[in-house]
Amino acid sequence: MSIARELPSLLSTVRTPGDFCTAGTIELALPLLTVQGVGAVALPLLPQQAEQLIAVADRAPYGRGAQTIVDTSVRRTWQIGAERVRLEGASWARTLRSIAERVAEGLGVTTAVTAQLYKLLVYDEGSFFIEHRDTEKVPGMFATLVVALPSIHTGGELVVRHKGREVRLDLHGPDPSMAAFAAFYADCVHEVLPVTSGCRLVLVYNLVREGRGRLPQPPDYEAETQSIAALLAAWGAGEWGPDDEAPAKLVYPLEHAYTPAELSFQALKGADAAAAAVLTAAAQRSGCELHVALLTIEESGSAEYSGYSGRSWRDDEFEIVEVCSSSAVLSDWRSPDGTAAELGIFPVEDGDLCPPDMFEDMEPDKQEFQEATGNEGASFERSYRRAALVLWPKARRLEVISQAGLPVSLPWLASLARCWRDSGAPTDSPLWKEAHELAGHMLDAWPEYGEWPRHGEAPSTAARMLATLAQLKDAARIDAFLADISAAGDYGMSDNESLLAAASLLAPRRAAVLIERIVRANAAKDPGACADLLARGAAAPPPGRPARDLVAAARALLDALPGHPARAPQPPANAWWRRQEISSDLIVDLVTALERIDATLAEQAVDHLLAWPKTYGLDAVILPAVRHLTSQAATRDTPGVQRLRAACVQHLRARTAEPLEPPTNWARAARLNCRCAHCTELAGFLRNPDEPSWILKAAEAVRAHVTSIVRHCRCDLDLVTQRRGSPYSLVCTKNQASYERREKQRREDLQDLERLR
Ligand SMILES: O=C(O)CCC(=O)C(=O)O
Ligand SMILES: [Fe+2]
Repeated sequence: MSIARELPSLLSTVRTPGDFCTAGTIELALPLLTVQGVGAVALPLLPQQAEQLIAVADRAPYGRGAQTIVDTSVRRTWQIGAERVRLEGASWARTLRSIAERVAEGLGVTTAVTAQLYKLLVYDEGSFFIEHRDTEKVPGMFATLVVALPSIHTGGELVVRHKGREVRLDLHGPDPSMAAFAAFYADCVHEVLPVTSGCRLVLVYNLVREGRGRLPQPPDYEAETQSIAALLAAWGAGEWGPDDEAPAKLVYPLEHAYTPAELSFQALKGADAAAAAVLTAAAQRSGCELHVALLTIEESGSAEYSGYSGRSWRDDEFEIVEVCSSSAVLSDWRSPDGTAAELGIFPVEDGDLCPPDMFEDMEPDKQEFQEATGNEGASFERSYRRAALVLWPKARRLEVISQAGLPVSLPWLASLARCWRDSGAPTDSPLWKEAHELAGHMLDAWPEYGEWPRHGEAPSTAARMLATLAQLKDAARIDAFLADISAAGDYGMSDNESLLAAASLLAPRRAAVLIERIVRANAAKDPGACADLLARGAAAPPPGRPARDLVAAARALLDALPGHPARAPQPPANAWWRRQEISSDLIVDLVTALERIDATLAEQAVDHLLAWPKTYGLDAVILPAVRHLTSQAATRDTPGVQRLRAACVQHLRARTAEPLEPPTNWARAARLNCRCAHCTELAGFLRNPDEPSWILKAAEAVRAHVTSIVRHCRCDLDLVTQRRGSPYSLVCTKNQASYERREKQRREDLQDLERLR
């Protein structure tokens, strides 16, 4: 049997929550406390009234066999019998009932219970009661309830022990308007530690089972706890089949509904609380980590009409045909100690669910059907939402976190790195090793294609990983990342800064080798990013690595530059990427980098740029780059830049030498790439020196066609649709747009010539 079936079957008998001891606090609308011989007692208790109480109290005895004995070395405290104490006030009865209900649940008692006041105890400084068991004072009594009334003191903790376990309870409300209470089974050994200052004031009640029958016992799931602990230990030790067959984590869905806000171990109800208590103990014994989280399962797929109810289709007349997609995630994590755990949104793997088929017969929390539309059939969406206990062996924690994917593992790694840095610990500290190990898991599971295309300027996942590895100074993982991930194609412009910072932690020669590999792998796809990488790397070479070390990387970029159809690799037909546009920034970075790295290579690059003007357009790419390069001292006067400049000057001179005059009549250029009847007529109109406008009265499709040809071929025409008659008309009026464009170009060219001369 798989562990995912074994665990729920062991837990199936664990239904009743409860323990040998339970405690809590409750808001207290102050009761009227009257003590015979003293009168009304104010709360929180005043020191003078404490003295008055002690004056009318007796030394409390303790029971030995049938006798009761006063011995202040065993019990030193003052008692006032229930018959002399009155508690009144509108809400006291309600408060006491609510305390009794809560402790009954906490003790796992399902039958009705009453709390009968036994004594009021006053512990002044130095009072205590050594370890003892309470005797059954009335028939049906099975437990003792202690309610501490507001009174300032220190010490006086109640310690309760049972079967090797011990709880220590400081019965203080967090606020003077709160009362703290505790209850424990009568056969539990307990003691009250000495009060070290002030006065402790408690009401002691007998908890009595109503009716007859066996006295309640603390629920005892020790046998189940032991079996589950053994099961979990075997799982953690990898004894459960081969490691990869057993899931790395288990998700045990709970029965009751909880909102994200109320979800916590403390808020679990009934059988959920019982399962959580057993699992908490078993996880502790077996080295597992346990959380409670919200599990959300979403499914969608195809549906079918299953009936027609006379008038209309109704939702309940659909039937699900097939589940096509489904996702399961965990969120809103809480630890057993009540704190939130920053684990984010965690995917649930197949095989994590306990038992695996648990949602099969379950009603979804939400289900919606969509009617068929057009050529799409009917469909459905449904979701399930449950709280779940989630556990994994401590030893597999990092594997689980990395399995959850980068959105979970990267922030986790970053926080480990921050903690390590802030701790000032060395790189062989456990914290560093944990981060190192997690980074290793993350590299193993790195998504094959990474992020491509890269979006926007925000730091990529790769950049964040590299920055974190650099913070950890983890040279081995940096090396592996650059070699196996950046050089495998998960690389983009926004990585460069972190990439170089991380690479500077490697031996300079090795860094240069890796940069070359990255460039070789990525230059065809994103030459701009590679040029930026080299420009940055050459601008600020770290100590020990001269810019010249990047010569192989520079050559790799040069080899991959597009242009020559036979030389530069084109994306393969089935490539999942397209080359980034050639930009003038690329040219600036390329030339700047190569000038620093190797002037000969810079010359070769310039040869290449000038040899392939279709790829490196003078106007679109080279000229803007030259404007920039000639404004920088480092590149202004290099031979390569001078040649680029000369090419631009020659180009501009040729263009400014062309005649430029406004048209003298209405004839306009008519280079149209369509020969349909309408476009032929349009061409005739354009060439006609005497006609300023033309009206095309035609159906919308024809008008749209002509409009698109006019726009595409940049004809000197203004177009207006006249919405009169049927069909409408397209009014085409000649203008001087191409002359104006050239005129504007001329002004810019002259400015550029001025600047570049
Ligand atoms: O004061 C307490 O908290 C407990 C007292 C007690 O154990 C007793 O009265 O038997
Ligand atoms: Fe006691």
